[in-house]
Amino acid sequence: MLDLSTFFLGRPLTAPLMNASGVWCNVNSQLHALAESEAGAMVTKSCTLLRRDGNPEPRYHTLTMGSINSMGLPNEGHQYYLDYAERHDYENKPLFFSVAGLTLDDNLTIVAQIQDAYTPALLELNLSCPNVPGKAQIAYDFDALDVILAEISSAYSRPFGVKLPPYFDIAHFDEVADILNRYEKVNFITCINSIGNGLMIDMESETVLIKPKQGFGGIGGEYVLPTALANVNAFHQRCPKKSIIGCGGVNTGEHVFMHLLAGASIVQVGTALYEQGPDIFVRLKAELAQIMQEKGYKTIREFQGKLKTL
Ligand SMILES: O=C1NC(=O)NC(C(=O)O)N1
Repeated sequence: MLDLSTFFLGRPLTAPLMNASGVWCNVNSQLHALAESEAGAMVTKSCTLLRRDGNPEPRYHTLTMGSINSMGLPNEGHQYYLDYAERHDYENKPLFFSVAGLTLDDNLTIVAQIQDAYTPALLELNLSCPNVPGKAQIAYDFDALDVILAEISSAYSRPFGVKLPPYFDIAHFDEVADILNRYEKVNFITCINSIGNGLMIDMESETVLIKPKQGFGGIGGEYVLPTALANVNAFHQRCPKKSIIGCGGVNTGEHVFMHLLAGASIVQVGTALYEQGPDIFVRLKAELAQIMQEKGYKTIREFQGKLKTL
């Protein structure tokens, strides 16, 4: 098969594919399955300081072209994932460590412990969970975004990344990129988290599909592909010194190719992974290789970020 290998912040990956945080990465058995999968990298579930049950069920529902979720950050607490990070085989594949502290102090406490653990894992700071009742998404509050990046940058000595929500206004791409570009330690940007607070309806029972927040939840899957590609390309253009990780709407090799063309260095898979399991990476690699073969590309680098305009 074609060479799908790539590099990310100096780390080799066998393929530009990984899970999206929150999917197949909550507990050790899932993390082990990802470590054994064909994914080129992997990320842990966004952790909070302490263990959380998350929102009441039903809190996830499959839709015709994706999913709606209001998990509410269920996770085993940050120490559980630090313990996993200590056991992870970094020669096998890079590990990203997702953090979604409920307060700035919680984020600083967790990050200080990652700092002290000297783990090779890469920090992905989740600033975009839409599903904790009463908690706004940090990355939609531009002043709060600036403050947290300043605080984390001074508390953490290594490069890190941020997981952003989708933006829908060019002026917002400009403003957020300006903020991110002030922080050289922000080495990567993961776009996008789910499109927050969607609503879907069951026609037969005339009710919403999930219990939390009167049925409002994050939308994922193929519905969000155009928005994900736009955010990947917008920040790729505006943040030339940072790497972009694409996330959103990926279910085929074509979708992976589009994210890479738009500027992503790695492509994350969420809803489709949730539905199909880690074997999906075998199919996505084969489909991507097939597309590259048909187009005459031998390596990812030949087309990565090379989206043309009219
Ligand atoms: O950042 C998140 N995005 C989502 O779509 N869901 C999860 C969650 O609700 O835990 N978190």
